[in-house]
Formats: sequence, C-alpha cells, structure tokens
Amino acid sequence: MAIVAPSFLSANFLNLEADCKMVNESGADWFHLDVMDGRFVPNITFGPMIIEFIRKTTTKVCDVHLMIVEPEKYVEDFKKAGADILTVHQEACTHLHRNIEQIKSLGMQAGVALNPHTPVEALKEVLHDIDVVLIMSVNPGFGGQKFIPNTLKKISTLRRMIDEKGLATKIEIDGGVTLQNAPDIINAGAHVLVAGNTVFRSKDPKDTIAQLKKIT
Ligand SMILES: O=C(CO)[C@H](O)[C@H](O)COP(=O)(O)O
Repeated sequence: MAIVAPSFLSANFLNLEADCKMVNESGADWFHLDVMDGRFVPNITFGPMIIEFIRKTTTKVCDVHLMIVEPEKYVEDFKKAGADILTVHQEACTHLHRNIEQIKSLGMQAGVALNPHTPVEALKEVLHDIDVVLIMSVNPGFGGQKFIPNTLKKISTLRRMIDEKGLATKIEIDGGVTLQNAPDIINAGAHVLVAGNTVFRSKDPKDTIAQLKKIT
C-alpha cells in the first residue's frame, strides 16, 4: 500500500485546524509540510512556528520539506518544532553528508530532495545514509503544477540502486500527483505519494486519500 502524505501547501490557511482534523481522521500516513524561503524557490510559506502548532494536532508523521538555502542553520529549530522527517535539497547543500549527519544526530529521519534536473546518481555515495529520497516531479515552489513524465525513469533507476544495495530507503514523489498517474508512480517503484491539490481541492478529500492509499 502507498504511503500517502497530503501536502498542506494546498490547505485552507484560514481554517488550518479543520484541514488538520480532516487529515487526522483520514487514512493518510504523513503530514507533508513545505517550508519555502523565497531564495531557493520563488515562493515563501511558513517556518517552525506554524509547524509547532500543526504538530500539536497530530500523532502522524510530520514530514518537513525544506526548500531553503543554508538549511543547516534551522535544523535544530525544526527538531524543536516536532519534525519527524527533515528533508533538505541536494542542490542547497554544499556539505550534504554533514547535513544528513546533523539531522540524524538530533533523532530525526533524514530526507534528501532532488530537483527535476538533478540525476538520482548524485546521491550514490550517500544513499545508505538517507531514510527518504524525495524526487520533485515539478519544479519546486508551487502546488497545482503538471507532473514531469521523465520522473518515472528517475524513480525506477533509484529503486534499482536501493534494491541492489539492500537498503530500506523510501522514495517519495512530490508534485502533480493525481489519481490517474499515481498507479504508474507506484509501479515505477515509489513508496510515498505527496498530494496537495489532488487531496485538498477534491470534493471528498478523505475519499481521495483512501483511493490513493489503495494503490499497490
Ligand atoms: O513541494 C511542493 C511544491 O514545491 C508541493 O508539496 C507540491 O507542489 C504538492 O502540490 P501538488 O500535489 O498540488 O502538485
């Protein structure tokens, strides 16, 4: 069964509590929380303070995706806010190995995200240290974009690398995930589906989550 992570980027920030409640009552596994700084990506969202409030509403896994430069400056803040998985971008980290160690030393799972142009081979030397690889299937910054088809090839290459090494690293796909393309994404070897608009803009978000969960 797919791990489903609704992306709160598409939630109603005027009534965030209601959306937290909906996701808590649904079959979703993770809360996906997108932090953007207006520098690494052309958009600004929220930081540790909002995540701390969201954390208080849930016992589900808080999956925090940092789309920021110099993430090492804020790793402790996100730990204090309650992140379970903290994901940094490969493209934002000059010392990626050090960043991964920093996240793990604080007791969080370490994720590394790749932009659409970055080959999965860029993680070859650190793959055994990573808990989650997040493959961006759109250019990061905004919800509601179209899935980039080349992502499917990246997923199957990465899945082969993980399986050959006998690792338990999870592959998470973020951007443009729909009920229509999710079966292909899972068939290619992904474990985690991040879905923003598909969940929060649907008529029945809980049912949409249930349908995504059923994909094997
Ligand atoms: O990281 C992100 C954007 O940078 C979001 O998580 C992503 O866009 C999800 O939204 P949608 O499912 O609507 O594409």
